[in-house]
Amino acid sequence: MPEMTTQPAQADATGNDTGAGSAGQTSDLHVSGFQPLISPRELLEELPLGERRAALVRDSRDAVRRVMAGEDDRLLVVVGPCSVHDPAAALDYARRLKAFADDNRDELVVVMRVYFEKPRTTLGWKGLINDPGLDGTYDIHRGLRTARQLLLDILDIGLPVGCEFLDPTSPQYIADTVTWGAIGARTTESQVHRQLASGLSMPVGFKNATDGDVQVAVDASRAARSNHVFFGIDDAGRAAIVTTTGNPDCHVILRGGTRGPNYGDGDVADALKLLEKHGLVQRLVIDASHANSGKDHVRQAVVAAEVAEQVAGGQAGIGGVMLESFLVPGRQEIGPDMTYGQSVTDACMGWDTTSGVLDALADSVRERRATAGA
Ligand SMILES: O=C[C@H](O)[C@H](O)COP(=O)(O)O
Ligand SMILES: C=C(OP(=O)(O)O)C(=O)O
Repeated sequence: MPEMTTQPAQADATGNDTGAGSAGQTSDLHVSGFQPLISPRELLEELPLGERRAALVRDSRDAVRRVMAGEDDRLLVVVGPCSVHDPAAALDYARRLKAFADDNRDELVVVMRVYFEKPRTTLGWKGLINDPGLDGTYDIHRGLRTARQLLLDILDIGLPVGCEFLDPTSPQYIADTVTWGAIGARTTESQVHRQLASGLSMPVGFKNATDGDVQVAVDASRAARSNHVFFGIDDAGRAAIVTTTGNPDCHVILRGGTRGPNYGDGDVADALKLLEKHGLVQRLVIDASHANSGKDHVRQAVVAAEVAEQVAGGQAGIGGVMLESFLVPGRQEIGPDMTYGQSVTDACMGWDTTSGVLDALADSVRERRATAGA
């Protein structure tokens, strides 16, 4: 695949090529180049999923679907770094998490958060696919290959993965490996992302809006259940009209907002009522991070403990919990001499705190069962 950069086409009002910068040009005024991109099919052939990994993806998607439909009383736990910037550290984390997931498989469905695309409030590093060098070189081909290889390696460890889908084109390159997908707070209201979710093959969670509005996430779940026709690309990378049949496995994620956190029992009850009003399954995921923790990784453990209390008390509407966690607590700026296993985006809980939180969540499921059986 040639890595040639081409200039945007230049044409005058009669359609004649006039060369870059001519008067009369009305499009691509702020575009400085196009590069051919590897097609999804080429990447999937280069790094195939294979039947053994596909079986894990299928089985774990079904487990998540059953949990979020209320057919399985375990708790979905989506846990891992805010973003992946170092595949070696992500694999190190995955090995630890796998051992924990196995020990608690009767209580928890553990999905590793493996996020490659970061929606920024204003500007910042946009994730490993966009800029794998973390240095503004934007080697997207390397990013796609590194991301896909890491997803395959984590599946080889035996852990299912969860990703946020941000770019409407990128899922074609990785979605076959993904068990659970998220649409973020900044894009839940976007029709483009709702359409995208309507065609995804895995359960998808929609975050509430950054201002805390839960209705947009309910609306998104409803919209994504429906069929849609929209612009996209096919597996050969050609521009295509995409027709979807709708994704029945969508749910809401409470992540708090500018008005404050929304993980308390009153907030959960309100959100469940909203789901009921719209004929949706009364089951949701609570994100212990973001505006629910005020982005304070120490607070995350407190939030998770309060959520565990609700579960233990018999709240059947809580189907899952999201945690931002990495090997080393906190966060760091991108630069020379970075700390191994520490987040470069939002601050994360360290592994020691995480294992305690996961233990408490597993206990809460046992207590919920006891409460339900009493
Ligand atoms: O989870 C990640 C961040 O909260 C999100 O990408 C926004 O980050 P920013 O406000 O630092 O840009
Ligand atoms: C960006 C994220 O969250 P939110 O959309 O809730 O800000 C995230 O989970 O990485």
